[in-house]
Amino acid sequence: MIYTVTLNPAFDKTIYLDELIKGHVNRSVKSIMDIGGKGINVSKVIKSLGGESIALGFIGDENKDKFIKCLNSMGIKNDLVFVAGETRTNIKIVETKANIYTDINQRGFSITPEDLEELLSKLRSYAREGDIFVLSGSLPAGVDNDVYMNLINILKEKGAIIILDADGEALKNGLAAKPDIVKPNINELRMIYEFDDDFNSIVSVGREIIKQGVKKVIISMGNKGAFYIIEDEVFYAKPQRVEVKSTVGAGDSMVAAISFGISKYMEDKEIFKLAVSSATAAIIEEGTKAPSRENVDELMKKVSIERWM
Ligand SMILES: Nc1ncnc2c1ncn2[C@@H]1O[C@H](COP(=O)(O)OP(=O)(O)O)[C@@H](O)[C@H]1O
Ligand SMILES: O=P(O)(O)OC[C@H]1O[C@](O)(COP(=O)(O)O)[C@@H](O)[C@@H]1O
Repeated sequence: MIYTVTLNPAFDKTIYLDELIKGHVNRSVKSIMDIGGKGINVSKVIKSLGGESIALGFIGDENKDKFIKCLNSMGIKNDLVFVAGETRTNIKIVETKANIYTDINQRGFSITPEDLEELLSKLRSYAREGDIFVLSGSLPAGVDNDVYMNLINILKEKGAIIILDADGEALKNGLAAKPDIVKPNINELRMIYEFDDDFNSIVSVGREIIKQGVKKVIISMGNKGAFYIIEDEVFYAKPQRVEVKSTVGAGDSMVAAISFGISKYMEDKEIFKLAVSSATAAIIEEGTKAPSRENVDELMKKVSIERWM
């Protein structure tokens, strides 16, 4: 089974404007509300690809009904820990004239030690050898930045496969516990490593992470494509040209495709093709909508993957 763990879920409100003029009253052209947060998006995309997952993590007591209703209507199994307060709303601004995408992500609710213990005991009781756990997103207040490290240690003891998608100290500490797979974007990588802009320097950082004991590293680079780095092979995927409606959730779609691909015992190169196609299919959807399987399959036929080394 694939489990997604979202410590800090969110409602994503995507606001479309011609242009954002700072310090002025701006009128939106339209706005869209979706449930999101990194792990939740991963569960949405797994569903769309034809897979199953169970969404774990926290949810704010005050507005949980709307969130869980959405998950249920999408057919996504969930077992979330209810915490005091409200699940955050993140604002995504799309300026359509110049194709500028701006995210304003809020901090979110606060977690108590009891909340965390409740989640840990759920994880301990679910995890079985060979299960896939996706740990992703920012940390709510009240959670130490070594939380992913602790979760990885617990889940590894159970023999689970772990995919980590985090940033800053949470990623740095998480890497120390050697998750099986990590998917940093270029900015997340820059928060913890210094490197030049050229592709070889980026690949070197990925290979350094592999040397530290991580099995697969996917470095996503937005409109510059992505690298898939495994022990002795590196693949590069060129970005696919599409009409971009919202870049939110592109990375989560990659993570979803990777976990889905592993659960179906797909070959590495096929997994990477699916990951890039899923991410591209996500950016042609408005708001934080999961890509359609049909679009993913169409893009799979055209995706160009080359061996980098
Ligand atoms: N503007 C774009 N044009 C083409 N492909 C894109 C674009 N933005 C993202 N992608 C695809 O989605 C993948 C993930 O996007 P990225 O922005 O790096 O992730 P994240 O959402 O984690 O920041 C990229 O590696 C690329 O394949
Ligand atoms: O937990 P964080 O880092 O604040 O990110 C949460 C945001 O990330 C998203 O999951 C999108 O992530 P990606 O664009 O990186 O795939 C949004 O749905 C959500 O608002």
